[in-house]
Amino acid sequence: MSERLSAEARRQALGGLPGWTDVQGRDAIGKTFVFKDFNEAFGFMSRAALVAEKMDHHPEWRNVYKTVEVVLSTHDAGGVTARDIELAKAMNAIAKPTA
Ligand SMILES: C[C@H](O)[C@H](O)[C@H]1CNC2=NC(N)=NC(=O)C2=N1
Repeated sequence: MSERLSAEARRQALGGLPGWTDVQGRDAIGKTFVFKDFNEAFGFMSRAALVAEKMDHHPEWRNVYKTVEVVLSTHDAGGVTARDIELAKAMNAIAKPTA
């Protein structure tokens, strides 16, 4: 099982993760993704869901039209671990337009 990242490891990891920040009031990281429309937003969620299921590591998220708010935390560890960083990286890659 993953262990919570040290403050320094976490700061370093967030430095390489555009858009991700500490969530206020709890041990978690978050990002708000804004897409062109609902189709793009839900496409992102579908692809991210497949990655999450494969990792057995699942996001807390909320979708309103073209916006997807994501919060990542490792519940089993009570905080942010390498698994959250890994999923955050995958989400950034999925959200990035390839064209
Ligand atoms: C039993 C199962 O492996 C665990 O409950 C997994 C599933 N997905 C999970 N997702 C997240 N974000 N944190 C967890 O601790 C977690 N635990």
